[in-house]
Amino acid sequence: MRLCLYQPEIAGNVGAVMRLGACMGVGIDLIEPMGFQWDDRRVRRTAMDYIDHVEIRRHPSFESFRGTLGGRLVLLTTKATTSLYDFKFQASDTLIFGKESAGVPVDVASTCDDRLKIPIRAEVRSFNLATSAALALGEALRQTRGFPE
Ligand SMILES: C[S@@+](CC[C@H](N)C(=O)[O-])C[C@H]1O[C@@H](n2cnc3c(N)ncnc32)[C@H](O)[C@@H]1O
Repeated sequence: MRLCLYQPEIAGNVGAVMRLGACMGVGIDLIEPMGFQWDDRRVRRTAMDYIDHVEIRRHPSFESFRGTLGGRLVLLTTKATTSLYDFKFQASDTLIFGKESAGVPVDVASTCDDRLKIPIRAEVRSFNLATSAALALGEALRQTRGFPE
């Protein structure tokens, strides 16, 4: 299992997802460009020393990232019709999340193997990026028995 962030814009969200990856033993793919400098202090402030316990791969484009994948690419998007909780995850899946302002472009969404939503109330629009990553990863690891011992 891996997590991928598509062109994230907010350094604190990336730091929070890096900390999530460190805690769960899950690597992180970051697709550039990002909305901040990689050495932005806000990344380290959120990730703290957990930053040294997570494997990070940075990719210059979605296309170069896509070419590295062996398993399925599973998109989390508010526009999906399939619920995360009706989906059968595999340990080799990579979960990809869109940018904070606009998600992922249509061409990126269409190249993903599956598209899933996390059910939310009709009155609201979406979760925070890091919150959605935690919810989706939690369910994926639960199903695949991938939690750390
Ligand atoms: C702040 S949201 C982006 C909202 C953006 N306006 C959109 O329509 O995609 C950032 C990312 O978190 C994930 N996300 C947030 N809420 C979600 C939900 N209810 N279901 C699935 N993914 C969600 C998606 O990957 C989304 O691209």
